[in-house]
Amino acid sequence: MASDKKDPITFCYEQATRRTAILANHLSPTDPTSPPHPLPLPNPHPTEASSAFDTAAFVEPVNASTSSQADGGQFGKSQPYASATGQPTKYARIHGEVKRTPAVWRKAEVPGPELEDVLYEKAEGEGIAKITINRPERRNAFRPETVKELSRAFNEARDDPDVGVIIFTGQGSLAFCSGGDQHFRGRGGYVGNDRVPRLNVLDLQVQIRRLPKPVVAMVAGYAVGGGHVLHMVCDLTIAADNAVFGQTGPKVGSFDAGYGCSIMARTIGQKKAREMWFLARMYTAKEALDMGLINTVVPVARLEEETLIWCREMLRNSPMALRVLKSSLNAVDDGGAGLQELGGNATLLFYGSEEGSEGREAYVEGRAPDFSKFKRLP
Ligand SMILES: CC(C)(COP(=O)(O)OP(=O)(O)OC[C@H]1O[C@@H](n2cnc3c(N)ncnc32)[C@H](O)[C@@H]1OP(=O)(O)O)[C@@H](O)C(=O)NCCC(=O)NCCSC(=O)c1cc(O)c2ccccc2c1O
Repeated sequence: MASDKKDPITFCYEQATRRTAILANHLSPTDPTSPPHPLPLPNPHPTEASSAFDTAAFVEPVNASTSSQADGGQFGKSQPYASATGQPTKYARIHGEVKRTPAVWRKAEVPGPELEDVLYEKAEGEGIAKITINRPERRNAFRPETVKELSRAFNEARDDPDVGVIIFTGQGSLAFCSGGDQHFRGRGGYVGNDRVPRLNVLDLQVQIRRLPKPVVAMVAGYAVGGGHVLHMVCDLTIAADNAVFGQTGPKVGSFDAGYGCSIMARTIGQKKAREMWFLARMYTAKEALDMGLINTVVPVARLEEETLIWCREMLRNSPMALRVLKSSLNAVDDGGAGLQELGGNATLLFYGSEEGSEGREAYVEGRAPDFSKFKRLP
């Protein structure tokens, strides 16, 4: 059609812009303060909106070879605003780019005794909490006290209305977590200061699974044994390129036949899950990405930067939408407990409605509720 024909100048400009965008995408530095690309092109239509965005900072439509998922994030590209036209979408223009600056972490209080094995921090001015297993000399293996402290920290993050997303990680770059500390393992479980044997990490898994805010595992180094299950119960996993994943249970006389099996099989499929458990091999970050066990891989030096970008993107979105989605994604596998979680969110929303309030107000005022004003929608 004639209307589809473009004048030669516009055509050449668009071609050049697209190619420059691709080039810029490959060259652009990770330093957030650097300009998005080195080759600015003049705009042939200067009257068109000059947005805060540089066209060339946008890339080709996402496809298998340009998405951060496909390249394992190795190019450090987060592409939340893929565009079908090569031009920034209206959403991208309105919202701007997600900032890449480091977080300013502040130690935050967790009620009760001082934490020994765990660090609890919050990012200044942002709704992000960070919970860190701090036993690097044991590759962040957990003992019963570690798990108790983790549980307290997760509770605090859950209850804090300023926290919207939680990062779960291990201290140092050698391990996220190497599972239960074998030095504390007795016949009935892991034995803590009270001499009682426990498998209390199972309660922690449930706590993370049901926590109504996204929990992001930030994994450098080993995530093995019970530490591997912990990253699996998190909502997302951002891995460093030195990350190693695996179950060691059958090698050390243990297994997690609960979430350790069910969530794994749901995530990577039955065949891979059986391979992972029966052979107890270790897998690289790239292999883990290929089997859908994790969300992205970045160079270890960029691990926190990338994790923060994902967190900040989620924080832009509706907290209630994320909450209901998490419970819904859980419900499909969690049976009655999953439905209870999802149903609780329906009640929460209903309590906030006029119809729900009418019932409460009528009771308190000692009158019959008038539900007639509420439409029975199709
Ligand atoms: C993680 C490793 C592959 C790292 O190897 P690397 O060679 O880099 O380091 P070292 O092996 O030298 O370790 C350094 C240092 O840390 C100690 N350490 C590491 N992991 C543990 C651990 N899990 N427990 C105790 N100590 C650990 C190690 O001894 C070294 O200390 P030194 O003093 O000797 O210098 C490698 O370390 C490794 O394979 N670790 C063991 C991984 C493992 O088997 N974990 C336990 C799996 S079972 C489990 O986690 C589990 C827990 C539960 O609570 C369950 C509950 C319910 C059901 C199932 C459960 C379950 O399966």
